[in-house]
Amino acid sequence: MSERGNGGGRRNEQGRQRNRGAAGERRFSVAAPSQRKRRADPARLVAFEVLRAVAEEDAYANLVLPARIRESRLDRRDAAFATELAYGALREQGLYDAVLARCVDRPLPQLDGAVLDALRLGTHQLLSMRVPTHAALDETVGLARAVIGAGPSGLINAVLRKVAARDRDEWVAELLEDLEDGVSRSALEHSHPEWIVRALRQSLAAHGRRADEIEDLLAADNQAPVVNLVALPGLGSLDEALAQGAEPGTLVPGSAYYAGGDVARLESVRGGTTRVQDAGSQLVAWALANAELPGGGRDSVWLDLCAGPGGKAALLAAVAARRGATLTANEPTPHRAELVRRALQAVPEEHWILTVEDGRDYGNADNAGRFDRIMVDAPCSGLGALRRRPESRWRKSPQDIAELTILQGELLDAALSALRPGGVLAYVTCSPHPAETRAVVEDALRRHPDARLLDTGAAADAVCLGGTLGAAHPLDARRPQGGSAEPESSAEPGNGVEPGNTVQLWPHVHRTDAMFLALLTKGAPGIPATED
Ligand SMILES: C[S@@+](CC[C@H](N)C(=O)[O-])C[C@H]1O[C@@H](n2cnc3c(N)ncnc32)[C@H](O)[C@@H]1O
Repeated sequence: MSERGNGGGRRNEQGRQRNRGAAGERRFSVAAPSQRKRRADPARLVAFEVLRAVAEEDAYANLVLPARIRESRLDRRDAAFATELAYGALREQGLYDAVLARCVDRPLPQLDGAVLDALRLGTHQLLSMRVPTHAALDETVGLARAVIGAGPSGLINAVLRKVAARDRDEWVAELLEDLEDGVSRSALEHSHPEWIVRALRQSLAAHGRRADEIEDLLAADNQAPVVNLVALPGLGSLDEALAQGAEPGTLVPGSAYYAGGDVARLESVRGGTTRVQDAGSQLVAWALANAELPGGGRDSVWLDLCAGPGGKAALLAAVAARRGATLTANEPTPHRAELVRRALQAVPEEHWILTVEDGRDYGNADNAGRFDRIMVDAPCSGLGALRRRPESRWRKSPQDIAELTILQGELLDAALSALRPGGVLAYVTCSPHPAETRAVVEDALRRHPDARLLDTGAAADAVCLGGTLGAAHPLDARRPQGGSAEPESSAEPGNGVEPGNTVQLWPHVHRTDAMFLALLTKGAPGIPATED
């Protein structure tokens, strides 16, 4: 959004503020001068603009918000307020729209989008922030008057007064009265689409957890994640962050939790040797890097098949550099490949190669059996990272998952072909959905009789602080080693069966994104690796 309303737009020669976008189109109608009593509060204006960009331009709030905060020169306190307001209003849109539907005399889709967004912002302040009622009302009406117009500001005033008549708990209790089904109730209370509640419940069960953890999981999705830092091994240090109040990480070595605001203030972050990365992502990268190679032998040719924007590639390349190995980081989307290049810049350049290809092309004969370690961090629905992208839950659909599983299977096929016998492959998603996790691995094991699942739980436990994650779960599709798929009933211990398992992390348990990890190898156990 190039232009703001009266809260900060440029002034023309008459001293009036212009309200036109770059192309000259009117962005928001402006109130008559007599009705423009004041400027919009800058923090609320930023939050409003973020909601508008999300709705009108399909923008990602986590990308738009920092830019708008910088452009508006918000101080730290206002930046925190704008962040909480924008992210909260987006996350809780489902609940707030249900409340608003009771307070507006027409169906919500008939409201102007800008009016609805202003109402959501007001509702978040009234029901979920410690903003005094009069301030939430006055400031939201002031914002609306400044950037939408006097007419809508009257409607907004009237509706928010009705919202303010009850507190959040009272509203939830009233709305729940009409709902009997458990999924609908959880969806309303925790503001998730119903299909996602069902999918996450199914995911918990599929990964060996209790279905009633769903309430904690949904609640965790609504908590803003603490910023996790990683110091690239051999290159970075957490000293500066720790000196500025960061807490040492509790899940993986070399990590820290940083609650001190804008990380770009840290020199080590600006230099690229310390990076922001979820601890779950760090853990799966370490699990791949440190997993014992079942075939022993060469360990110098590594591949990250789906590398953009480069978080895991940077960590893997730093470890590779320390061990004299080289990481090929592949990303098919040019602008994301550029992000990978930047992420890798801190690592000595002789230890990484960037390719810009469809990962499925790595399944061709030229690459057959070429790599010792492969990361397949597959494109996925992101259902495990909802807390990070506040608007994303409202944009996804079950259809996305159906389409993604086909690509995930094809990428895993290509990677298994490119893996050398006795090497290790990590299949990773930031989704716990069984169709994207266990089913993709089970199907691949059926298609590749020479592939088998490793003890992923043990590999993950070996790299975590505290020794055990409690996150491993056996995979149902066990097969005789090196043989073709067999029914599960023949998978008896001591019957030549490989007891592989997978790992699923959870926001409400591990304080990470819900990352899934399966480590695979191919070839019979003990197969000697070819030395180049
Ligand atoms: C989950 S993200 C990877 C995150 C990355 N590993 C990191 O830690 O920063 C998945 C990536 O796969 C890429 N991708 C999509 N289709 C692909 C394909 N056909 N081959 C390889 N990568 C693909 C996406 O562009 C996206 O960058």
